[in-house]
Amino acid sequence: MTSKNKINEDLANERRKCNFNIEEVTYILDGGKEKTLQRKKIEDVALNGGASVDDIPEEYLSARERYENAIRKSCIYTNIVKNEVLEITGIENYGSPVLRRTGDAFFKDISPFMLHLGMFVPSIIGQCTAEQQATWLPRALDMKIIGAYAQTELGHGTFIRGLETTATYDPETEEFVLHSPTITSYKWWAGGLGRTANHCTVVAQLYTQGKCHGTHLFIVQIRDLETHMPLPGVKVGEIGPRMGFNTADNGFLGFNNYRIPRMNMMMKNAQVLKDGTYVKAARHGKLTYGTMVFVRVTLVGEASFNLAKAVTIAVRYSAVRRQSELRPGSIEPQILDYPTQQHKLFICIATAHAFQLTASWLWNTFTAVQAEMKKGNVDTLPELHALSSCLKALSTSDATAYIEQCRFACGGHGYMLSSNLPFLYAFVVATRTYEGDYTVLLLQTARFLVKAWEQAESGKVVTPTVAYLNRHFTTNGKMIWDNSPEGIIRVFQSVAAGKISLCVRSIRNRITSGMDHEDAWLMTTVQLVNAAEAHCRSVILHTYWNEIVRLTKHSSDNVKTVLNQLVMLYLTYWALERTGDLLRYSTISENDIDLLQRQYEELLVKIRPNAVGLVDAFDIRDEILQSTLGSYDGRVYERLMEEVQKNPLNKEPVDPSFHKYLKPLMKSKI
Ligand SMILES: CCCCCCCCCC/C=C\CCCCCC(=O)SCCNC(=O)CCNC(=O)[C@H](O)C(C)(C)COP(=O)(O)OP(=O)(O)OC[C@H]1O[C@@H](n2cnc3c(N)ncnc32)[C@H](O)[C@@H]1OP(=O)(O)O
Ligand SMILES: Cc1cc2nc3c(=O)[nH]c(=O)nc-3n(C[C@H](O)[C@H](O)[C@H](O)COP(=O)(O)OP(=O)(O)OC[C@H]3O[C@@H](n4cnc5c(N)ncnc54)[C@H](O)[C@@H]3O)c2cc1C
Repeated sequence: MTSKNKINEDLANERRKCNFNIEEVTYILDGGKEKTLQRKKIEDVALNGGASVDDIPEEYLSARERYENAIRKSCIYTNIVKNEVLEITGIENYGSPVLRRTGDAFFKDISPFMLHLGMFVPSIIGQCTAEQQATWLPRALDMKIIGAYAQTELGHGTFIRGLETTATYDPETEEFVLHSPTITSYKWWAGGLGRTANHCTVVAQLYTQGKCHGTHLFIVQIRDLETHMPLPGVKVGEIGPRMGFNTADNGFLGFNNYRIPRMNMMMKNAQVLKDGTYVKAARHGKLTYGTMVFVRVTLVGEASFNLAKAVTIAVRYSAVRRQSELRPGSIEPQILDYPTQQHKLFICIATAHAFQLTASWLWNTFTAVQAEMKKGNVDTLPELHALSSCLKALSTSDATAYIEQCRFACGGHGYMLSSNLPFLYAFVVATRTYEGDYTVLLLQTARFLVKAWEQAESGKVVTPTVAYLNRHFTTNGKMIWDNSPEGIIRVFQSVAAGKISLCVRSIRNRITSGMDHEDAWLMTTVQLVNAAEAHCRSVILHTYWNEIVRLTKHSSDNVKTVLNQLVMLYLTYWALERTGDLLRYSTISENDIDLLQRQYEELLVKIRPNAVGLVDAFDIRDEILQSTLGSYDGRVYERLMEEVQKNPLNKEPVDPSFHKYLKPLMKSKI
């Protein structure tokens, strides 16, 4: 074995200690053995040509070079996908999470094509008629046209109804006239729009026959396909440096009475006929928001995957890193042996599991709702919207906090860009804002919860995710504390019910004392966000536990044990985080809290020997991790030194600035 492929001895020891079958856990997380094998096959095809094709790491490049390099790699990756991977997966899997995952081997930051695949293509699939899909989809999938999703404007992101771009129908020419009437109506932020896209989905206020019908979606060509020049009437560019996303060429876009054919309105849910007659969406007023719901659903899996990457890096590094001494003269311990380090990291492993299983469950819910909607039934849409909103909010917010925790857990080296942790953080922190801000989405869930509360109060049976509200009206007093998993989940549901109840009471009291409904709601929004968070927490706890029980039914004993330890750690961790709520809404005592604390500390000890095995089970290839600290072989210090060799600043022993500036300064007299 050469030193290049030698495994660090501490990491090798950790793997010898691991007492469960790692592959079995990988299969569970991937959704079955077949899916794992398929993923591995795709990764082999996509990555074996050597994915990270950068001679100089992208962080050393200028903005121009970085963008060009990102386009170069996007094209390499797209060709691999088109020519080799889709042979295995079929075209319908173009945007699958596996391809998303494999793509990370090519980019530390973001591919300028991400929004094309993540939102432009889904908007064609979700918002176009079959005839329109036949026109646009094959060209988009084949990258003959490249798109972005331009919804947000300088003046409005959250409040979609406030968007100002107009699309006015002209029956004479059977065209829509797109116009940006104010500076605040300029589209702002759309990924891939600034330099890359030649088309985009534009969200604009639809006017026809002198009447505004609210926001609708349009497919708009913005650049010439041969010259890539912006078309007359289109003003487009890049918005400038930002925190992360620097290779995504986020753009701005304005229109000056720019005409597009009538059939470029996405007409699955509402139509404008040739004569200008508006035909309203028959089924539900918010179906034009469908692409956002789809992306929110996928973002829960994104949160899980990125957290899995961060904790893989931090746990492997913590097994390799030795620091301090416990007793004078004793060998320095691996930092993973410190309970405080375990406290930082094991919750991240458990959270990645919780989010992965919740993401799969949410995806199944999403596809079931889609199937119902195809039959014309939209009854389950409000629950899906409430669920996808709060799960997107919480998973992205928790993942952000825990990825930062993983970075802190790596000390100084966690700040190195080559660790990949700063990139992961910058990518994930944005997910808390884009596709619906954290607070705004929790308030959407709160609307649903208050309505569900009112239904339960009037004796109606409510939908499964809020069924605990029916129980709330049949039990008296505080929920009896019970330290079993089911008991902890029940208490969390009682906390949610209690908080929703307080919100309803506050709103009613405020109305009774003279406020109108809007003000009463507004004054209660701090509590409403809190209640929605509690509801979502209970959904995650419940789903994680249920899924582990279901998925480990036929697992080997050791896999069952370690996955149970993790889910118990998760439940105990959150119980301890929320002792205030538990004291308020359940019969938990001081003594019970002491027991919970002890249980938590014992779980850290039990999980410790399997920690490296657990992160190995995420099965994230080194090319995808792209981390000096987290590679499978644990050659942390060697990789940090190798990376230094790539630093252009080290190319010459003396920097030209010495002669230009430093030396004159040193020679100058005071
Ligand atoms: C290589 C392979 C790649 C594969 C790709 C996979 C990658 C995946 C990862 C990343 C992918 C993409 C990256 C994405 C980048 C970012 C892109 C963006 O950010 S795009 C812009 C997103 N913008 C937003 O999310 C805006 C947020 N705002 C809103 O959603 C809405 O305005 C609002 C919901 C906050 C309010 O809307 P409004 O119309 O004002 O509605 P009301 O509040 O009045 O509610 C009325 C009523 O409607 C219900 N409602 C609202 N929204 C929905 C919905 N979506 N579905 C169903 N129902 C909805 C709401 O609950 C109310 O109901 P009531 O019954 O009246 O209570
Ligand atoms: C990296 C990145 C990529 C993006 N990509 C795209 C893209 O491809 N396409 C696209 O169209 N957009 C994109 N966006 C825009 C993104 O969707 C919006 O920024 C996001 O939806 C938040 O809207 P906003 O910026 O208007 O925030 P604001 O709504 O102005 O939020 C500012 C503050 O106000 C609060 N607030 C706002 N409304 C309310 C309310 N009703 N109640 C209580 N509090 C409220 C928020 O909680 C927040 O604290 C991107 C953004 C980022 C950061």
